Amino acid sequence: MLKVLVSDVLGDAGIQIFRDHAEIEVDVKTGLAPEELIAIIGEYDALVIRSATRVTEAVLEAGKKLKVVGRAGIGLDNVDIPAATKRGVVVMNTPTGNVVTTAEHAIAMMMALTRNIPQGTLSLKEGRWDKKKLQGREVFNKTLGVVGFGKIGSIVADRAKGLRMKVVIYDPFVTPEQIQKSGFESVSLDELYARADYISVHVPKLKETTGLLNKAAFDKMKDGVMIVNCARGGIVDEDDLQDAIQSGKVAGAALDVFETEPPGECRLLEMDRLICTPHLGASTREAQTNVAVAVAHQIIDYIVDGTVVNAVNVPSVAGDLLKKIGPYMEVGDRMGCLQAQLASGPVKAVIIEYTGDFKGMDMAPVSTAILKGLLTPMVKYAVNFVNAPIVAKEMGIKVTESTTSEAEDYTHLITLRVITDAGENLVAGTIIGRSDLKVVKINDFRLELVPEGHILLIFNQDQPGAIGGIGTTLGNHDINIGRMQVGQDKDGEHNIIFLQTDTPVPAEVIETLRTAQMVNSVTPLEL
Ligand SMILES: NC(=O)C1=CN([C@@H]2O[C@H](COP(=O)(O)OP(=O)(O)OC[C@H]3O[C@@H](n4cnc5c(N)ncnc54)[C@H](O)[C@@H]3O)[C@@H](O)[C@H]2O)C=CC1
Ligand SMILES: O=C(O)CCC(=O)C(=O)O
Repeated sequence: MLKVLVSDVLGDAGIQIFRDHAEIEVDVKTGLAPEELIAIIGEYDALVIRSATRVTEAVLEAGKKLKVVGRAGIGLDNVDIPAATKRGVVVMNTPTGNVVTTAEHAIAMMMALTRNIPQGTLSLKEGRWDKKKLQGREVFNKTLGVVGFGKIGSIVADRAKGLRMKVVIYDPFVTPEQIQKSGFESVSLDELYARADYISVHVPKLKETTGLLNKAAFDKMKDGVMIVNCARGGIVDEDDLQDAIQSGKVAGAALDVFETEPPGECRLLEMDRLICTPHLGASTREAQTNVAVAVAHQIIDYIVDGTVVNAVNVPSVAGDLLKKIGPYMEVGDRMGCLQAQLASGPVKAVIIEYTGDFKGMDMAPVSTAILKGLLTPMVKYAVNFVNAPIVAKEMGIKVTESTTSEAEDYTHLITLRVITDAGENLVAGTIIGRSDLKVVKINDFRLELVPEGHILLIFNQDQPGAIGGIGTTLGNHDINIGRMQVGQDKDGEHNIIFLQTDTPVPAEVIETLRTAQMVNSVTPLEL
């Protein structure tokens, strides 16, 4: 039997799907303390969560049998995704089941805020008739600034259009043409701040979006702006928001989400001009049924059949295809990462060639893995299998793929050319045996490099003593060489040396090597 642990409240329809499956045994244990979860997670093949459970590195480490973490909902900021990927645990969410519900909540919050509905309710319940004090505003003809034009932001924009609001959008990853095609105006963030009467944020919580709405941002906004956050706590800085409400710069804010949940005692909550809900954005019967059913099917598809759907750390491919192309995805990712470190200047084009017996294999996930590997070191935000092609497009990188069955030296060969203003680099890779990753060509040099760990890429003159000198310098600094690969160019005058070291090579040692005789260049690589 495959064991599934549901550690947050999940819609009954989802639990029933697990119960009805002959190969699944499901336990529902909500409200576990972190140490309680760590103590039991070792028994389970799958973990189903919403926003309360924190899936930390320690939880993943204890989850020796764990294959998948499924989020009944969207936000995955409570899951340590890199730690999961490192351990081969698939992380999936249900990206569409609650988006209408959450967008409706954002609109409801905006209306409640602008018409003082919570304050009016409270005043009546406390025996007051605060009619004059609680005069509101119309939203008709006002400008709504939507930050993040993804699934939820785009629905909010659409619903606001129905309220006859003017809507301006800021989303650096969606082209202005796409935004215009949907009937909205694409603006810069500063312009949005300058024009909006209401601002609603719908971005994921990332390093770049944490504190996005802070003092500096409030200073650029219109006096009397109203803020809605139904995305994630901390995207709007709570201390700065409090100051901005206090000063009157911000006329009011509606928060569904908090930096710490529950927020406990905090001065922000005591402010009259702040209305709030306890992370209710996705809490409708419809949405909870949608996400519970979706996550149950997705988990079963994966642990029973190996089919991956809606994963954020591996592409969505059927289990049998994943088995075949998994190693090629891995080598593609490393080749991309290697190219990123070889490239100088912005990448203009990427050419991917699959040569050999790739018949019947859909190589699109491998191309995505290549882009993910290439773009990850180049951009500040997280690139994953879902957004890699979009990020490449946004960066203006032209991606071309081709497949030919005429194998040369290897039965399967992936060749990756990356073109920048400085020229072109070529890296070719393959799989030896079932899953040994090898880079077999870099520009004119043939080699068999295992693309992993700390590597020094050295170009030198092919003369006696050149390699010995490099070894001695590293030895003098107590750096152990794990593996070494030497390639020779066509005319035999230059070498390319790949030194894999047990520890990273400090910058001063690299400088010493760069000035050594017969060494042309030294580039440290991390793969
Ligand atoms: N309150 C609640 O109960 C719920 C909250 N959420 C949250 O809502 C948010 C939006 O979710 P979705 O629309 O499904 O996500 P999505 O991934 O469909 O859209 C996010 C959009 O933000 C954009 N973006 C990323 N970084 C940006 C930046 N720095 N500036 C402007 N735009 C940026 C992306 O390009 C994308 O278009 C997430 O934070 C999610 O966790 C989702 C469901 C329920
Ligand atoms: O599960 C919930 O109630 C919260 C939903 C949410 O925040 C999400 O899906 O990102």
